[in-house]
Formats: sequence, C-alpha cells, structure tokens
Amino acid sequence: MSKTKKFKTESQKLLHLMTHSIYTQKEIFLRELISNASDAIDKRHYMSLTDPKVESDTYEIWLEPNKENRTLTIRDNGIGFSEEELIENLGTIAQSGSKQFLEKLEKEDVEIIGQFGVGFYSAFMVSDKVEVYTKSPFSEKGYKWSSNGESSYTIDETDEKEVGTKIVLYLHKDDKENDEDFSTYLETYTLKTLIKKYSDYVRYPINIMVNHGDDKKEKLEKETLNQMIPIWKRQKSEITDEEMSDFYKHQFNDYEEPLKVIHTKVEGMLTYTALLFIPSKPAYDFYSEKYEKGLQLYSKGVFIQDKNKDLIPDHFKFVKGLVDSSDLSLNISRELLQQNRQVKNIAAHLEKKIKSELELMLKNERETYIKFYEAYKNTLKYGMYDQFGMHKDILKDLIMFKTSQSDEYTTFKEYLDRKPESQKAIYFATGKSKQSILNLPQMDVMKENGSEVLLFTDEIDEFMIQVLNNYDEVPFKSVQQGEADFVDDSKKEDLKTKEKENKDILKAIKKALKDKVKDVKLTARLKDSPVCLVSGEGLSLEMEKILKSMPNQNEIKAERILEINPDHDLFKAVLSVYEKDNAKIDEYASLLYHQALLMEGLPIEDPTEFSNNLVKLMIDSSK
Ligand SMILES: Nc1ncnc2c1ncn2[C@@H]1O[C@H](COP(=O)(O)OP(=O)(O)OP(=O)(O)O)[C@@H](O)[C@H]1O
Repeated sequence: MSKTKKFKTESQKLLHLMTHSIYTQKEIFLRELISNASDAIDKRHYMSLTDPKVESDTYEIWLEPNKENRTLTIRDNGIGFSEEELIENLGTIAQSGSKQFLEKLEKEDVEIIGQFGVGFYSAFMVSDKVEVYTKSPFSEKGYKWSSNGESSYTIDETDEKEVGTKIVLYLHKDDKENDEDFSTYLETYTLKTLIKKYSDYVRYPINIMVNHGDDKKEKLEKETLNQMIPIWKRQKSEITDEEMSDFYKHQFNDYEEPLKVIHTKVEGMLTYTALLFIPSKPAYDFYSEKYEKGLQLYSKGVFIQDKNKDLIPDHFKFVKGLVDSSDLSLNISRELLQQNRQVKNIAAHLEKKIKSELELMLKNERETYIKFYEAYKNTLKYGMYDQFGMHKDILKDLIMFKTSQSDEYTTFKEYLDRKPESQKAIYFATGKSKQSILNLPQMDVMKENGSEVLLFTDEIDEFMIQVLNNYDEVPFKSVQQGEADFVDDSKKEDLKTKEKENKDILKAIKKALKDKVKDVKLTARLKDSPVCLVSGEGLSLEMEKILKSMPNQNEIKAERILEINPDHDLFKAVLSVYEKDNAKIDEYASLLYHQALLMEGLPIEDPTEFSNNLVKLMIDSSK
C-alpha cells in the first residue's frame, strides 16, 4: 500500500528552490548523490565491523544512464534506508549544511548554491521525478520513495533483498531556449568529466558500463571513473588550492575558503596523515552548546568515525579536518577508541602542530593571524583559563591585546620588548571598550607617565590573567587594583606625608562609610579625577560585575578601597567643610563614595540617600 506524506515546510522551501532554480551549475547534483552514496557505504562498512546484523560486501557505486527512458540511476551498496529513515532523512532537512544554506539564502542570492552541501534535494534541479529504491540491513522489507519535488512524496514497500540504495532520476526535457541540456547527463563522456572534477577522491569505485564494441556488436565493459586516492594521501605539491578548498567546503559544509590548511604526514613510531582546516569564520553554531568539536577518523583510508572528540583539545575546537592512521585497528569500538594510546599520541602531536602553525602565521602572516584571532580569541582565552591554567603554556603566545597607545594588537612578548626597563609589571585595565578604559580615573597617572596599558575588554580577560599570573616572570598588574606602586618614588614619599597630615579626616570618612569600604586612602594615581574606587588584590570590581550576573552569585563582593586625590579642589573643599563642621562629613563621605561607584559603572547602593545628599548640598550651597 502506497503512503503519501507531505514534506516539512523547510524541505518544501528548499525543494521549491531546487525545482525553480535558475542556477547554472546544476551538475553538482551528481557530486551530492555520489557523496551520499560514499557516506552510506562508509556507514555500512563501519557497522559491519561491530554489528553482526550487517554484512560487508564488495563496495561499489554504479552510474547507469538509460537514454531510452531518459533516466540516470546512481546505485550503491551502502547502509540503505529503513522506512523511518526515509521519512526522517528525505522528508525533513535535518542536516546542518542544508539548514545553514536556507538561512544564508534568506539574506543572499541563489548563486551560492554550489558552495553548499545542499544534498539529496539537488537531484530535483535536473529531474522531474526522483525514485529511491532502498533496503536497510535492519528492516525486513525494502522501500520505494518517490516524488516530483512538489509538496509530497510516496512510500511503497518492495521485495528488494540486496542491501543498498538506487536513486533513479527522470531527467528534465532539454530546454534549448534557456540553453539547458539535461540529456548530457546520459552521456558517458559527461559523467566521466564530472566524476573527475568532483568525485575523483571518493574511496569506493564509481563504475559505469562502457560500450567498447562497434555499431554491429555491443561490447560492454566495466570502467572505474575515479582514482580513489583520498586527497590527503596525495602529494601536497600536486594538490591545487582550488581542489583543497573544494574538498574542504564540501566535506565540512562551509561556503567560504578555509583560513588555513594544515596538511601533515608523520611516519615512525606513530604513522598518520592529518588534514586540518581552520574555517575563516566560526561555524554558525560554534558558540552554542550544540557545536560538536572533533576530527574525522580514518584507518588506511577507511572511515571509522565522524567526530572524534579526543583528537582535538577544547582550546582548538574550531579546527575541522581528519586524521588517517594505519596504526589504528579497523574493528576497534568507539569506547576503546577513547582509551586508545595511539589516538592520545596523535592528539598530542596535533596540538603541538596546530600551535606551531599558528605561531608561524602570527610571525609571517600577521594580517591572516589577526583575522583568525578576531574569530577565535575567546576560545583561546577560555582555553588558558580552563582547568586552572593547565594549557596556559601552549596558548600564552597566541594571545594578543590592543593597548592604550595603539589600535594594533600586541602579544605579551612584544609588550615586554617595548616596555621601559624600570617598569616592573605588565599593566592592564578592564572596561567595556577602549574609550571607557581611557576615561577611567585610574588611567590618569598612566597617561601622565606615558605607560602602555593592555586593554581588557572581554569578560574572560581578567579571569584568564589571574590564571596566567605572570609572563616570563613579569607579573601582571591592574591599574584599578591594589597598591599604586607604579607611581614614582618622590610621589610616594609626598603621599605618605599627606596621609599623616590628613589622618583624621580619612578616619572620619571611613567611619562614615562603615563596612561599605575596606579602607579610605589618599592616592597618587589620580590627576584630574577627585576620587576612584579600587579593589584589593584578588577579586576585582570588574570580575564582581561578571560573577554577579551569573545565577546564585549575589553574595560575591570585591574589596572596595576609596581613594581620594589630595591635590584635587574637591578634597580641599571637603577638608574645609570638615574643619568647620565635622558633623557634615557623613553626607560628604557618602557622596564621594557614590560618585566613585558611578564612575566605576557599579550600581548605586542607596539611590535615595545619594539623591537626598545631593539635594541638600545644592540647597546649602545657594544659602
Ligand atoms: N545513498 C544513500 N544511502 C543511505 N542513506 C542516504 C543516502 N543518501 C542520503 N542518505 C541519508 O539521507 C540524509 C540526507 O541526505 P542529504 O544529502 O540531504 O544531506 P547530507 O548529505 O546528510 O548533508 P549535507 O548534504 O547537508 O552535507 C543523509 O544524512 C543520509 O542519512
């Protein structure tokens, strides 16, 4: 009995596009169907090693053009489809590539079709009708799926016994007016050319029967159209950039060129080939929980696993690619793979390799590195912070910051090479943007001294630096935290004297502020600003803000120290008020504190008190 079902909405959209496509490169349908066939064989082969229900076979893909019926058949003996799989895989778009394509299409034009793995539906670019005959080793029955690419498809049971899939394309009529020649896909010559162009590296033979006879007597012989050498097994020098980039785009569902290709062959104790890519932009789901890192794993050219997570550390999770090793046994189970020593060793090699390639890029192709860095800096920074800094030595030379003195990025090493001998720390300041950092009162003295300050504008920055602690034994020092030991010695002396002279008022302010602050001090770090808040060592005010935005972290509080600029007119004014009427100090202390909070971008703790004090001050000053 025939069942008719409707395509899901997204599928209908994609199908509509395919059937009405004015896109010229329709030939890519063959690449898509062959790639699906090859994946299906990979799956069958892998399952045959671990599941007794699945028998292995001599794997082949066949092309069968039939001029009389105007059909082109693509046949494989891969894993096939069960009925549910037909509905799931051909009735909906579950695949990332196609989804991404549709999203992109909403914004851009149709010409990008060829750059996506649009998959099975591309068959409708060249066909009026598509039939899929299939049998899975997991179902008793075979099935026939059929559709003309409009709103629905039908599924029928068949008596097929052989495991695999046969896709029959009923090719469109030629359309001379629009220069559309669909008959060409029935010609052996065209098929040969297309296989060479798109599918030469497919690891299973793609066969066709060719007539080597003459007009009188047909003599059909099997011909294999592809070389079957995976691209990563070929000599680097023989692979063109275009071939490599095509392979990447198709294999890893990207429509942009990779930013970097790392092709490495290792022989000796450990033998493997790795072909790694850094995508130009993070994958669309890179920052979501759904993103799965991992490399494809092959053993002697035979596919084992799609995303082996153990091959790539989290801090390089943006790397896509594959590893082919002859040291891995084919029938190893996934659980065993996890503990496999070879996999661990390969992963360790790859981590070093990626690191050294990135360092080379930073040295020799700075512009490309900056592109890379802007795309993935957070991943590198989290990598430093993660696991108490376990990977900091691998990552610390890949990190860069802009500085108070330059819009160019600088590495820690470059910063140290530039800094004056007398400077004993690497200065940094934290804020939302360069401008907000430059406006910080605590930057006064830095500007005055001409000291270069790293600008920490990402939330992770301070957390990461706490873990790193120092670079080449030079400590990091926040200009917003702890002692202002960066001011020069004469100023320090001067300050000591002033603190002694103003002991009483400082005590009074501290008393007025009670437990709001840990201390009230005079400071030499301010020039134009009257007050600032700094934190003690440890948790900074910026970190407090970040932590407070997380659930259940309301109790977290950085130590607050109110610092007052003794040379500012405001301090002089407060002093004279104190001398005249020391009872007024409570209101002034509160105002100073709230002002410092505001400048720090922290919420006012008691807005009513702040407002009342301000009003009172304004009225008093008019009397
Ligand atoms: N010849 C086949 N044999 C068995 N299963 C197949 C075959 N062709 C397609 N499939 C199944 O149908 C699914 C959908 O195929 P489709 O080509 O639309 O997407 P895809 O190849 O998975 O992803 P994409 O094309 O986006 O990279 C595949 O994931 C696979 O599970």
